[in-house]
Amino acid sequence: MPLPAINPTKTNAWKALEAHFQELKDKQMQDVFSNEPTRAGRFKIEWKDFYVDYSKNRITDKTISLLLNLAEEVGLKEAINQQFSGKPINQTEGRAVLHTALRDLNNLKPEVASTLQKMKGFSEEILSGKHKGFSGKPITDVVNIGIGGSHLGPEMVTDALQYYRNHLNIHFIANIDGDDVKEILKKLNPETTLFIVVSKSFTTQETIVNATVVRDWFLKTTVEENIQSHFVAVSANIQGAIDFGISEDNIFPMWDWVGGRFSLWSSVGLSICCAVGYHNFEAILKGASEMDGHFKNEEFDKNIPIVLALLSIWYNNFFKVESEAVVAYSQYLNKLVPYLQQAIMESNGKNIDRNGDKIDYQTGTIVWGNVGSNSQHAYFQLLHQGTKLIPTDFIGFSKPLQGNFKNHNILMANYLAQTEALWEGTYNKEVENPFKFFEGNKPTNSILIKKLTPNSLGKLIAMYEHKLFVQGIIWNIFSYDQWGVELGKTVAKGTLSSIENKNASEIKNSSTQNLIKKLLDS
Ligand SMILES: O=P(O)(O)OC[C@H]1O[C@](O)(CO)[C@@H](O)[C@@H]1O
Repeated sequence: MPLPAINPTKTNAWKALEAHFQELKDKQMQDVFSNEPTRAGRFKIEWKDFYVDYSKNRITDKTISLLLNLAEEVGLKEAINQQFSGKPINQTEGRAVLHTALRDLNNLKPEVASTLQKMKGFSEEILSGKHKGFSGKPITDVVNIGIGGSHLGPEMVTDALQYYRNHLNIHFIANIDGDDVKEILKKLNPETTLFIVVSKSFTTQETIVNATVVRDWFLKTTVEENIQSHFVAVSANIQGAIDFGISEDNIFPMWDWVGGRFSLWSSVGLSICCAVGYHNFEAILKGASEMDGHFKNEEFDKNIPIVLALLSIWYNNFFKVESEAVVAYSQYLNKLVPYLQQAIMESNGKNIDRNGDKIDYQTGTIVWGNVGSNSQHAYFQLLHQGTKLIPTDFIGFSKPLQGNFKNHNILMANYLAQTEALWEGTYNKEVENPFKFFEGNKPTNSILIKKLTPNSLGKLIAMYEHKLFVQGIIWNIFSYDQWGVELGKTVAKGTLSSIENKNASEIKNSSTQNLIKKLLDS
């Protein structure tokens, strides 16, 4: 059965939300906290080590109930069931979407279980020093060569879990920028470095070219046979990896039902296993699986990903905001936003609905941000006094990892103060001059988590995965394909051939043609 394909704007709930929006759109809502003593207790969800306060939003009980009606009317429950039961909901590619099956630890598919065992065994050999480089020395450095989903997840997680890291140095080669490749290679000794070539398709230009550059660099020091102890691959294209020169034993499989941007839970997470040990990788999977259970089974009004998705729809489609910020008050999460940008924008940046028709409402939130408190000294001015409304997720942790409570108290005081300042502004206060006036009324969600652990990180990532899925269902789009990135790849073939042949005559667009000439001239 295909996914329900309902135009959300034609639902009764949408129409009711439009009327309701007229009541709220210009309303300063600061008074709600004094008028409704139970507000903070009503608009919050407490689940395990997560406390999500969404009371500082421009909503009433009616807003939430209409948004919940919308979720019912578009068939969200049915869509969730279809995803978890492995129906081919990635319809434009004819594939199931089962990244959740990679972390369903009590019910693993046999091929997933055996791959996890292989990852465990391999990472333990690397970590214990049993696996030796060609000159007999243990591995000191691991390099993940991959891009997009084959890079952003592993890099974000290894950074986020820095506290749980062991002695291995982990590097990432993603960009086709040869200067970057060179800078990374400068730090490495071929005798003690392991390269993990990560590409689901094993055809991605950047990854294959970079892996070839790295292999050539490696072979300047040693002979071809030694590739086997220094290069492994993660791919769904086993033959592609074999053709590259990696032996079948050194290939960690993945499957077409795992999308690239949802693949850190698969063997794409091999560099994570090396960085933090398999037991911590398993804890990440367990955390994500707990969030899966919450998402699948909890009532919609107490369901964190669903409530966050509905709030986002409220701002995107009624207030017509175009972007959302995510600010984590933890330096460890400094790679979270780039990771979320791929997950959310590659998934929901679509303008054709599930019936194949052009969409005339907003989809695909622009996600941006950085860590707090740094962000306060950068772009927060615009959040407070700019002309745009930018709903923001504030992520914070109750406990620091290194025991520095003095700093942590200041960090969290800022985390709390910002949502309050954004909401309250200078409402009902005398200000000296108009420049010191703060309108307030700025929506935020506070996601307060006990501690940054592999488990809570798994939950947090899965929370955003499910949020984007819910939004895609409501927007009536296919979230799990990414045809939009293909066109650029095709055009790049033409521009590359012009550059290599030093001849731009085949290029139709005169601006591009001139640019190529200029590039070749200099
Ligand atoms: O793992 P692969 O096949 O090299 O693909 C890398 C990335 O390229 C994309 O297909 C498109 O940019 C992403 O979705 C994917 O994560």
